[in-house]
Amino acid sequence: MGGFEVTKVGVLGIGSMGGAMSMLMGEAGYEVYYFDPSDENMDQLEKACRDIHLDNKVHRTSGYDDLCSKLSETKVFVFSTPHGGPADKCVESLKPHLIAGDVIIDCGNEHWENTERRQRDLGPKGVHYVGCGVSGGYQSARAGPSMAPGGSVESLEKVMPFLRSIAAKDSQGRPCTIPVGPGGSGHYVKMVHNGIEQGMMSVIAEVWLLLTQGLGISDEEVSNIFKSWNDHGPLRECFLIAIGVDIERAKDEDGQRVVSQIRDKVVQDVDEEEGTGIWTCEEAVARHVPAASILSAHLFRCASSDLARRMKNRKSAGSQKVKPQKLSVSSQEEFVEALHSATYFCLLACFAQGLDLIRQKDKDKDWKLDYRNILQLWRGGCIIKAEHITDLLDKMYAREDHDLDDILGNEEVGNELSGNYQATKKVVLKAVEADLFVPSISQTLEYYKYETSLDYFGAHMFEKKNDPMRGVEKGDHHYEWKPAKGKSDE
Ligand SMILES: NC(=O)C1=CN([C@@H]2O[C@H](COP(=O)(O)OP(=O)(O)OC[C@H]3O[C@@H](n4cnc5c(N)ncnc54)[C@H](OP(=O)(O)O)[C@@H]3O)[C@@H](O)[C@H]2O)C=CC1
Ligand SMILES: O=C(CO)[C@H](O)[C@H](O)COP(=O)(O)O
Repeated sequence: MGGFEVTKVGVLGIGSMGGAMSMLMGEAGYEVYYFDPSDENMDQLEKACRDIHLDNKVHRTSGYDDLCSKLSETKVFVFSTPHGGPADKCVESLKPHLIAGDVIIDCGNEHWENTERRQRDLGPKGVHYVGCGVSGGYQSARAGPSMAPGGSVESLEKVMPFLRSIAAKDSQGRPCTIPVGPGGSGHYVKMVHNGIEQGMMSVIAEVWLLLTQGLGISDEEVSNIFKSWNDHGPLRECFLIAIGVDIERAKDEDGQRVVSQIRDKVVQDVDEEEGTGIWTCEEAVARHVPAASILSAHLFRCASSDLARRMKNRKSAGSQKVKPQKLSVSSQEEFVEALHSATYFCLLACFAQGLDLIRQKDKDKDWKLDYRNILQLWRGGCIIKAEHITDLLDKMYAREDHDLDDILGNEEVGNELSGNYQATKKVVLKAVEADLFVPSISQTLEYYKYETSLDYFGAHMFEKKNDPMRGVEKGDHHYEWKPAKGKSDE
């Protein structure tokens, strides 16, 4: 798209992400004009910019009209608002000011169908609406996040130079942003990123419990274990393991460990602030993708939200209530190594499930996504960064005859999972014996078992074992196990 250069950006929503991205864009040389209904947020950003002498680049405005009056003739907006209603409100408020050629880059975690609805609304007016999933929390928003933009070819051509200038860079300096594909594909891929993230987080939290409560290892020592996993081996350069090190070490001003003071309670799914985990699960079910680790992690999070209810249920369980025990293992060192293998097994399975889901949607929508490009999004600045796993998957996709529709059907992944299966099984057996929680680890084990099993039972119509092997199609055979009978048959 020759001749289009971004110089000024209007930011709507300057909470933790939008505020940090405004500063990032100011530092990258853009003139930034922001608006947020919260005066407190505006005061905070104004002060933060003043403190680091960015106030000549990042400017407060008094509302939509004022903000639009400050932008270039072709206006570029970045949204960083909650999904749904707030982003709709932004679109409606901007509408009187929008002209053909203007660009909106929605950096919230929006539902891809809302993105496509807005594209259908604004596209005919020549306004570009790019659904751009952003990852990495406010730390990456400040330093350079992973950015997954989706929209028309023309819209993406317009925004890519701008996005490349602010996105995270991978270890080789390549930007962690690529034009994902048409419609809501950018937001869809980001949604699945968050689904994979939920699976990974649950697995790591379960492993943490086995190390601390199960083996009685101190938080300090667990931080050293996580550090060694992150430094080399199959969990090398894995962001969630790396922050596990920091979390285990963090102490408050009284010298108390922060992690030991935190309740096991996560509410953002249940109060619907966070939509991406729910939508990933809904999509997995709707597209018939057995994303067992991700779904199980999500259900665990839902249960965690209501601690009061769990306490009440515990009371009603009477004297036989479940009580987690210490793990009974012959060698602590060997068991920690089994946990290392099991963590890898489960994290790799989370990626396989997420990529299978994206692929299924890609086929249904005919998005024609490039999967090596998608991996590039996840190489830096995002929560699911896991260098060894991304390298492995990239090698798989690079092989010409790889199976695009079934990640487990590729030997690169198949060999890694089968090689770590026994260790994962050992972890699950020991954890079950000790009544310790392993919902995602155990579901990953089951997922691998049934996804590589040959002994499925066909309901209603079935195939016989000596029929020719075929895809997801009904079998030709029926057996009348129990004939249907009405009153008059008796
Ligand atoms: N936090 C994170 O780690 C990540 C968040 N995201 C996504 O980024 C988006 C922003 O997240 P985050 O910064 O954490 O959320 P915050 O709640 O901190 O910030 C959102 C801001 O948008 C403002 N807002 C609401 N409606 C409007 C409007 N009509 N016009 C302008 N501003 C408006 C809110 O104001 P008010 O408070 O007054 O309503 C609030 O200040 C969300 O979609 C989130 O899912 C993506 C990646 C990571
Ligand atoms: O979008 C994100 C990352 O890209 C955030 O990590 C996600 O919103 C946070 O999830 P959680 O609900 O676990 O706090």
